[in-house]
Amino acid sequence: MAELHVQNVSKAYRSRRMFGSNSTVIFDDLNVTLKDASFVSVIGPSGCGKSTLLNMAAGLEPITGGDILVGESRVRGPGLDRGIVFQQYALFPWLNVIDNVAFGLKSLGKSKEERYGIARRYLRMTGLAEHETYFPAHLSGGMRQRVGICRALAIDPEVLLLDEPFGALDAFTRETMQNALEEICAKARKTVMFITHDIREAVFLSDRVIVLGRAPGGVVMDLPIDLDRPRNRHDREFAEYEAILEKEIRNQMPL
Ligand SMILES: Nc1ncnc2c1ncn2[C@@H]1O[C@H](COP(=O)(O)OP(=O)(O)OP(=O)(O)O)[C@@H](O)[C@H]1O
Repeated sequence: MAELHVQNVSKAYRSRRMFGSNSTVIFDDLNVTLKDASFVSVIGPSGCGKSTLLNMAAGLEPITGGDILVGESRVRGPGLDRGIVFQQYALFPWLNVIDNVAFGLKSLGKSKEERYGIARRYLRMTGLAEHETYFPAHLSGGMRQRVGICRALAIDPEVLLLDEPFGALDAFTRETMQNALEEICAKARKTVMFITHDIREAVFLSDRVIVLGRAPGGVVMDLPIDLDRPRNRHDREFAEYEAILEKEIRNQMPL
């Protein structure tokens, strides 16, 4: 567990043009803090910089200014203190389920027995124990995504960064995965940044939902979701949170 601090971060992308180069500012002074073991969703209109924020926190995208800290240490690149899950599962097709999950543990110097022990713990947690010898090509989308989540958790990162992990799944599988993720996060107590387009998903899973405005808008709403867990998607109060967020996101849509 650790806090994630995004402090006074600016980000501009340079694009080459026929006559010189141009710079697009995505963030000019972004400040976000994720408290220990909190689940924070980031939502907002297309192009507002959600993936950019996650990639900067992952150390995959350089920041133009400011600081990103995990606990006390400054993010300088990818690291084992952060587990990442993308919408596209990014599993190694030539490795079976257990070897995919155990992969990152090799660099932590764990023996094969330890690696498999840890991997099996997460596979059991996500209902995949029976499938450890399967290859990714023989799994459904939801199963592949569970393997991706297991792999991110197996290295026991301080922070989990998820970029629309359920975006490619059908509605039913998506709800099942949301329920599973909620359970996993309650057990594993990780600090989570979760990017989504789906307001219901955000309200169901999050302690807080951050809305980003049209770039370079930064944070336009920071809404704590004060509902008991597990949450009922059909509650009146649940619907009220959905309505608040929907209104704010509509305000941020290009005219
Ligand atoms: N490598 C890059 N080079 C130049 N511009 C980029 C690059 N990556 C993203 N951008 C631009 O930065 C802006 C934010 O992109 P980003 O992918 O972070 O948005 P997003 O909120 O995740 O969008 P979506 O909801 O559509 O996935 C967009 O205008 C995009 O075109």
